Amino acid sequence: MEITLSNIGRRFNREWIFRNIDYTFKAGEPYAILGINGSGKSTLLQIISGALGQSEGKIAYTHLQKEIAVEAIFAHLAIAAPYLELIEDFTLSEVLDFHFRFKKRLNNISNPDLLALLNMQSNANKQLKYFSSGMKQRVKLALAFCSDTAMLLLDEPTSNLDQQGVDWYLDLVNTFTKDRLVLVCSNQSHEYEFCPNRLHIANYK
Ligand SMILES: Nc1ncnc2c1ncn2[C@@H]1O[C@H](COP(=O)(O)OP(=O)(O)OP(=O)(O)O)[C@@H](O)[C@H]1O
Repeated sequence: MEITLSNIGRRFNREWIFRNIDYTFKAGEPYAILGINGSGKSTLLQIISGALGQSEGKIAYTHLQKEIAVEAIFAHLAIAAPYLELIEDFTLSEVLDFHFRFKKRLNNISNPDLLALLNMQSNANKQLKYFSSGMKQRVKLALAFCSDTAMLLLDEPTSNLDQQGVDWYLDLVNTFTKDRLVLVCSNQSHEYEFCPNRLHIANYK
């Protein structure tokens, strides 16, 4: 998977959030998208995911030597972000079943293996609305990391996680990101220290 941004800019009403982003993301090496609160990290991630249009410029996706239209890119990505909510009335088992009706399981990981990965075997039949914020964040991360997609998009991946949760997230990074294109939006160094490539939104104001 390769994504090329050419002269990408986005404005809301008359305010430009960023402009003139020329950048290429390639699978295999993780990338961090960095900037202060409100700088436009999530906006850029949503443009890359195809959920939001850019105001100017072009974005091109190539996977296995084939160009992919932005309308079809959702099939190639998994995303965990604070603004993407889980279905709270579902039990954890139902959330897993529902998610994997739409995404392929990475390495055919089973529900029992996912519950073990989450250390939530005893919560399998509990509705998500009774989960703590940190537990929900772990579920979001497990679903994204364990989906068999070429692209893995993570926005503030350790929000609501305690130190144990942060270590668990870093274990997921080591185990489930091989050969994938990983993008992390963050302003906390422990979330993106493993990313050698860094795009600073402040450079595109
Ligand atoms: N739908 C919208 N309409 C108008 N302005 C918006 C909209 N969405 C985002 N913005 C503005 O765009 C700017 C960038 O927001 P964005 O959420 O991308 O920042 P961020 O870097 O992800 O912030 P944070 O670190 O707080 O998550 C902010 O000034 C925000 O108010």
